[in-house]
Amino acid sequence: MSDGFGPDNLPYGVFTLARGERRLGVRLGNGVVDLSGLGGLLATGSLNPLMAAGRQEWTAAREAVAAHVASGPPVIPLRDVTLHLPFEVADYTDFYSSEHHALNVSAILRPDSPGLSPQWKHLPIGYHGRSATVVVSGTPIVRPTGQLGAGEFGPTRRLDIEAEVGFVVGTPGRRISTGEFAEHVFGVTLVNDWSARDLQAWEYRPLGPFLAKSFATSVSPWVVPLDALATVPAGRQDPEPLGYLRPAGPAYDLRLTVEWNDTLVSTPPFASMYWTPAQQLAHLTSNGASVRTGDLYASGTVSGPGRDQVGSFLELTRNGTEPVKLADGSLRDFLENGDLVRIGGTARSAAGTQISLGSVSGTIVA
Ligand SMILES: O=C(O)/C=C/C(=O)CC(=O)CC(=O)O
Ligand SMILES: [Ca+2]
Ligand SMILES: [Mg+2]
Repeated sequence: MSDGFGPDNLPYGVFTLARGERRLGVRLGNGVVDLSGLGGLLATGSLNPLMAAGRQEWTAAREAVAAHVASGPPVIPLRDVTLHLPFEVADYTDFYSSEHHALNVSAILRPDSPGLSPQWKHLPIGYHGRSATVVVSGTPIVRPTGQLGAGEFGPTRRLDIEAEVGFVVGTPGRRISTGEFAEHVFGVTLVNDWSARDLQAWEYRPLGPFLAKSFATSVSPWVVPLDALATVPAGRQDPEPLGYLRPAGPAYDLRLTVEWNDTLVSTPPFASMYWTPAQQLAHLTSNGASVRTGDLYASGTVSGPGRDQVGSFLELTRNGTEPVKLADGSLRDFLENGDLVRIGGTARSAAGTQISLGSVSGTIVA
């Protein structure tokens, strides 16, 4: 786990020592470097004031942090700290931007009319989620209850994950063009959008996900600054999107991993997403709606073309009809109580090295 947390990365997090106050830190190897002694926006115990300050301040802070790290500061072992939500979440939006995922889900759930919905390649589809239930990695996930169908209320029997990449808004804005993406987005965090498929199937047509996804969304304790990441060209889009969605902006070659009780079950490739994060932000604000500091928008489930590249267990097990065998020999369709899911990720850094995005994990409890 210490791999990929060198000076090319320096993701921000918020930590406490036993009974201490919250402090801002960066991950270095298997530990945390305390930034509170650097003063200014780094001494507030929260990432939000720095995120609100804008790109010039982000660059200056990253330079100051890099110089501090190079000076050989104390590194507090991870086992001695408690990690908290790395930023105060304002609004939370979730997109649906993997074509592979959309096609898989459609074929599995709607075999009579498989395919993309008519608007899918014209706009990045999304829905507004519940920011109050965004929790930090390691928080136990209580199995949600709800309506499973007509006249039936109880604990979900189809508890699932969605492996996603989250983008954290720093500078507020509205009508943000794709070219302004890097002026507004501070960084990237891993997201697990836990989903109760039975609640979802019953509640979501025609208005979309509601209680099936609002009970919990987990994020990594680390926000990797956009500046740390190498970009790659975005993929081709056909039909050409409307002007406000052009140019597509940068894409990122992030490679995710999904572990189910320590068995690696999937490796979703973020580079295969259809809509870019710049297009998602442009669309989100295209009606005049504002975004503010701490807004989190997630990419949507990341699924690649391969069966071993899917970002949900709905896809991995074909809606439970083809269970997967874990390393201990047990078979799984959906999540059982006591199951642990960990989503990890790696990226190419702007310096050309491989860096880690950390991980987001959660254990299911009754
Ligand atoms: O197509 C459907 O019926 C359902 C799709 C999802 O549940 C996916 C979703 O919430 C958005 C995403 O993460 O891609
Ligand atoms: Ca989702
Ligand atoms: Mg969720």
